[in-house]
Amino acid sequence: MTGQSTENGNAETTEINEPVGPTAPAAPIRFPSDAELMAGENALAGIDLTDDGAGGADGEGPAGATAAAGLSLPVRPEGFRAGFACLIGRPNTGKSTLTNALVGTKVAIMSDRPQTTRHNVRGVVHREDAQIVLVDTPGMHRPKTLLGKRLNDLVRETLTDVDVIAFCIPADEKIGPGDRFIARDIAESRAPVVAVVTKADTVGREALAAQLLAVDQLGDWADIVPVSAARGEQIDVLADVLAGHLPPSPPLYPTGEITDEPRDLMIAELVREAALEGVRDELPHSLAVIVDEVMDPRGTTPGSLGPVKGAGNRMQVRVSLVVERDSQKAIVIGKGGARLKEIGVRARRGIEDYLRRKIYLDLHVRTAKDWQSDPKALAKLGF
Ligand SMILES: Nc1nc2c(ncn2[C@@H]2O[C@H](COP(=O)(O)OP(=O)(O)OP(=O)(O)O)[C@@H](O)[C@H]2O)c(=O)[nH]1
Repeated sequence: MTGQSTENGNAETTEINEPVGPTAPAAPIRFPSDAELMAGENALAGIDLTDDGAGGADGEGPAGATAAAGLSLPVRPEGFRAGFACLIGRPNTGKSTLTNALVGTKVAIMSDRPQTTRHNVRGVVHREDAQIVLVDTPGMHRPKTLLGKRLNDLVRETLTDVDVIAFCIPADEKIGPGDRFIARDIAESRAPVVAVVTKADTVGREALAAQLLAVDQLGDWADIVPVSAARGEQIDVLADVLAGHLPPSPPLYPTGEITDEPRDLMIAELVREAALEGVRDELPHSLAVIVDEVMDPRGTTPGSLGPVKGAGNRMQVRVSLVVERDSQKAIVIGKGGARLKEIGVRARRGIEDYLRRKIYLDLHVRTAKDWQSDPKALAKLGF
């Protein structure tokens, strides 16, 4: 059974004693060449910090060879690099948006609320010289519930297994205890860490320069890269830098593969995104989505409840929305079922786009009290 959930409570962290002392030599800050800079009002342009050239940090240039397209696992072109990169950072720091910008398609749920990414969502960045397998993680934070703790464990597990870590810190927020908590944690990791100053479009040049310096003081980074995923600025530079930290390796994924996230997780994310639309304040983080069944009438599904009358040849998708309280159930369902209907329409559109075929979507709302702190309920939901 597939399930997902969110962290309860907000992202506020209790004050943690640090701080990190002044660090050794500044990490190279990666800026685009003049040609790459976008015209017009660009916060990234014109900052007086010089670049030593975009590209791999270890001095080995890209081979310029082309990954053999069309083969299931292409042969390794000369100088090719491939490996795993993990985006980490406080909630709401732009990790999902950046993943999508790097991969070039929507793979992770986006939200203006913290804590919406609960799974390691992978996207594969295909380049001529490298293949970067991106692992997007849940926001790291001080755990308040059992779920929070398990999410952190998940992040740590991920960190032991990647080739490079991209630590996301937004340009428009002062570095706080949450960032320091993560900085300290990742200092122990084997992998090189690239500090990424996200949302660079939200501040002016001076503020961006100040943030870059503050980030530099925060830890020992292999590189520092300011980006704006919203405007698509510096995304290639970041991909260059990340690729430079990957080991020489043949491609790990067939060319063209965008995400290997299981289909059901993606369906659950789309339903969840639709369910939160417009009621994020009332339903903050107590909503879990479980895909109970996906049935293709053209094939046979063992244990299936059977085809739904009138669904025709459409794929049948049964999903449960699980909330903690009856009052939340009422919010999800709405007057006379109006909201649930809206959720269904929105979610169905998203799922049909994703599956590229018509579906029949069946949504159920149930209450499971305090599931976020109940180990049995969590296990049922897939945590
Ligand atoms: N202006 C601007 N906004 C951005 C940028 N990147 C992300 N955002 C916004 O910041 C908010 C959070 O972005 P997400 O990508 O969901 O952040 P996240 O770190 O994945 O969040 P969690 O899933 O909660 O960990 C959203 O409202 C985005 O639209 C950017 O480059 N510029």
